[in-house]
Amino acid sequence: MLTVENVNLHYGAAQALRGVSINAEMGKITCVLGRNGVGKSSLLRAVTGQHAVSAGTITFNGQKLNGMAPFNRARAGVGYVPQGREIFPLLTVRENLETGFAPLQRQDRKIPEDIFSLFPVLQTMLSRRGGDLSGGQQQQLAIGRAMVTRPKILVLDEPTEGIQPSIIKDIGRAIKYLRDSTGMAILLVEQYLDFCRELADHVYIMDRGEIVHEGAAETLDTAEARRHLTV
Ligand SMILES: Nc1ncnc2c1ncn2[C@@H]1O[C@H](COP(=O)(O)OP(=O)(O)OP(=O)(O)O)[C@@H](O)[C@H]1O
Repeated sequence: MLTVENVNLHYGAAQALRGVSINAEMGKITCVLGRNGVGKSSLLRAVTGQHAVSAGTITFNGQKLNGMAPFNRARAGVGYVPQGREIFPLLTVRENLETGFAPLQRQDRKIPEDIFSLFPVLQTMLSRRGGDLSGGQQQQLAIGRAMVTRPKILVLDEPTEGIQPSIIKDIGRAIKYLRDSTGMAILLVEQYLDFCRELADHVYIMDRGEIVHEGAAETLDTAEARRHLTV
C-alpha cells in the first residue's frame, strides 16, 4: 500500500499541498479528483520524487520514499505516466518502450507481451517515431512504457486529457486489466468525474491543495464532487 501522510509541498513561497493524506491499496484503483490547479500533479510529483515535500511522509509497502531519487522510486516499483505523456518524439515506439528498461536488471529487460494485447496499435507502429503518433496513441505508449518497468504501483496524471472517447475506453479497460491481472496499486488523478467513477474503487476529492472529501466509489456523492469540480 502507498501511504501519503500529512504532506506539504511548496514552490518557493507558494504552498501547493496542505496536509494531504491518502492511501492507495494494492489491487485497487484510487482516484484523486479535482479541477485545474488544485495540486493533483503536485501530489504525484511528491509520490514519484519529481519534487521534494516540505513536510509529511510517503511510504510504499513499508519502505519510506521521502528523499529517494525518482530513479530509485522506479526501482522500488513506482511507475509513472506523466501529464502530457512526455513521449520522446524522435525515438521510435520500440525505443520509447525500451527507455523503461533503465531501472531493471539485465535479465528482466524485455517488453511484456500484454502491452501489445492491450494496445495492438503499438505493435503495428513499433518502428514509427513517437512524435508521429496521435495523442491517444501516445497515451497508450506512455502507459506501455510504465508497464515495461514492472511497476507495483502505477501512477497516472490525467490519462484522459485531450483524448477521444474510444481511446479513453481502451485506457479504462487497460487500467482495470492491470489491477486485476497483477494486483498492482493504481493511483490516478483526474478532472473527468465519469471516468473516475466508472473505474475507481476509492475516490478522494482535492480542492486548493487539500483533500476535502473521500469515500468508496460506489457511495461517492456526485453532487458534492461536481461542486468541487466546477470553478
Ligand atoms: N513549478 C511550479 N512553480 C510554481 N508554482 C507551481 C509549479 N507547478 C505548479 N504550481 C502551482 O501549484 C498549484 C498546483 O498545481 P498542480 O499542477 O499540482 O495542479 P493540478 O491540480 O495538477 O492542475 P492541472 O490539472 O492544471 O495540472 C497551482 O497553483 C500551480 O500554479
